Amino acid sequence: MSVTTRNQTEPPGARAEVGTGIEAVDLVKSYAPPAARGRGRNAPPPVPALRGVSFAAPQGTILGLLGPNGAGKTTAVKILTTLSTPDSGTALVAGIDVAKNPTAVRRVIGYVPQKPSFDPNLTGRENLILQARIYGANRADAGRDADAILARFGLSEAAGRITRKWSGGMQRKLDVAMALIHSPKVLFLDEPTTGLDPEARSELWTAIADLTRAGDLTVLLTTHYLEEADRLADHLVIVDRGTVVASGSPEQLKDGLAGDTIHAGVASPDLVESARAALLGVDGIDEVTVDGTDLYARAASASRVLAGVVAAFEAAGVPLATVTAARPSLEQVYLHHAGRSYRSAQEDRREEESA
Ligand SMILES: Nc1ncnc2c1ncn2[C@@H]1O[C@H](COP(=O)(O)OP(=O)(O)OP(=O)(O)O)[C@@H](O)[C@H]1O
Repeated sequence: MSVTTRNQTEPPGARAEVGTGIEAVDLVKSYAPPAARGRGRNAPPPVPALRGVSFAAPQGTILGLLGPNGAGKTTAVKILTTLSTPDSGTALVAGIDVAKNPTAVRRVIGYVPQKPSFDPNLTGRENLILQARIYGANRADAGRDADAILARFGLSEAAGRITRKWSGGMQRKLDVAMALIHSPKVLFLDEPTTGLDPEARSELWTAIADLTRAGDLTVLLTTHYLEEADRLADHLVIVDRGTVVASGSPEQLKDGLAGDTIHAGVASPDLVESARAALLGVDGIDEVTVDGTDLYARAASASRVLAGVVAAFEAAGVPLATVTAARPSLEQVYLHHAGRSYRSAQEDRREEESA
């Protein structure tokens, strides 16, 4: 596979300024290998999850941590929420060092893990009251706060029903509401819309987008959905195999890729090299990335080169299975920086997991 030059839009080690909601500097974390697989010389090496990851989010913004499965997103969130410690590196949440003062950090954060955290046998209101009481609210305040947050998330009507009977989308909103009941300064959402249908996902996106509009809440959202990251994040950090491959606002990242992408597909791997040579021979194409039997070329203007691409394939005797042109999207940003398409990164991961 040929890999395009990596060109980060921001130095990942850039220090944050005053008013920072989250700051992670050079986080490194490996997990012990599964004990059963071997000991001594035959023991497998540790599993690297983060290999020096840095990012920062100004207070009152949404930071998106985007990456395929296994990229290291949950590990970063676990460190920032004090559930795990890094092997090295530092992390500040609302200005507090997570390693030096984890108790203070826990007081100012809300955390929505991937798995639901509410009691399915209680009503929505009961769950929220219980949560508020855990954080020290008296009975009256807990009831008032629960009602206010139920209304804010459009859950007032369902408030008195057992949550086990709620829809997936409503349950997910309740998870977020519970994490917000004590008015945290920083909210962590770990893949909040995984498993939701498109309608419920879109509704939750609106609710999340509204969160930071009202005040100075900082949100860190992990996701493997490109569209979710594009729509919600003020600032995006793209991670792959435990490293930051690019960061910036979604617009900055897309604008950083001037021009268009031409996607040319061939039917079999033995045609790829000739296809690559054909593409590189077209006037106006200056960069080609290969991902399996898909080739992606960058050009200042697709309309000027498309006819040339078709002619070059014909002249080389390489049948084109597909050819399309597209404006830069986060898919192209990922491809450009990680050297493989987002789809194939997800597939690689699934294969690693089943091996
Ligand atoms: N408790 C653990 N023990 C061993 N390895 C782990 C553990 N947790 C995570 N890993 C490994 O660390 C790497 C990063 O995992 P992590 O869960 O942080 O990624 P992720 O980007 O959140 O992925 P996902 O979207 O699947 O949750 C992966 O290779 C994963 O298999």
